[in-house]
Amino acid sequence: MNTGINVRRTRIKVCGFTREADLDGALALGVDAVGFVLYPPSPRAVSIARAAELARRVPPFVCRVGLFVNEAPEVVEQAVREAGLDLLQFHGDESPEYCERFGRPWIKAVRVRPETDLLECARLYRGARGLLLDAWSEAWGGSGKRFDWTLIPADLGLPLILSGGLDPDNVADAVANIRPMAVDVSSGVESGKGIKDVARVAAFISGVEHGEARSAG
Ligand SMILES: O=C(O)c1ccccc1N[C@@H]1O[C@H](COP(=O)(O)O)[C@@H](O)[C@H]1O
Repeated sequence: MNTGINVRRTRIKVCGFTREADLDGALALGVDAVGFVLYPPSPRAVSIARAAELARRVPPFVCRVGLFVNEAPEVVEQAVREAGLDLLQFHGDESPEYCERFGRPWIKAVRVRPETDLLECARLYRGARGLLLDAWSEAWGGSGKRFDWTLIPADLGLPLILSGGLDPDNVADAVANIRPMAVDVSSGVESGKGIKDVARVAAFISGVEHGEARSAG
């Protein structure tokens, strides 16, 4: 299994919440982690104050993830302080030293293209709680694009979080074939940028479960 650790089931993160109703709906469906995009150019961006407001709705044992792209350290520190983030997701060109400096658990996103050396990335970011693999895009992320999953090494050496263009129709294949520790989705469960469609979140969860059943059978 391409995880680095044993997990009971594939964890599910939904990223890019901007509205209470969407967040409450996803939480009621039992997602494991919810992401707030603290990257101002994103159409899903929320302010630190808004992330804090939304994060207060999240019950214990569900992970609140803050997503940053090449952000000034003072801003990350302020977000950690004010929004009660459990995990930091660095989606830019951040160095391992930068990622470590906040004293919080973190994951590192890598935008994958054929020339990406994923084993070297995993070695470089070995302090991460996991490596998040996303499709290459100029826009850093949230593109809804998939990448070639055959580029993923059989054993990455770090827990693998698969993302990039996942949706209710393709996530079963992803889980059955790649067996990631977790999947992360944004565009694939939206009806508009930053507007989550709770019915699509439910279909996505069901897709994950189907993929698990196929890989177990
Ligand atoms: O969601 C965004 O707007 C975003 C902006 C900048 C960097 C990352 C972003 N989102 C992350 O991108 C991946 C893939 O998203 P998608 O499912 O393909 O839309 C995911 O990890 C999001 O957390």
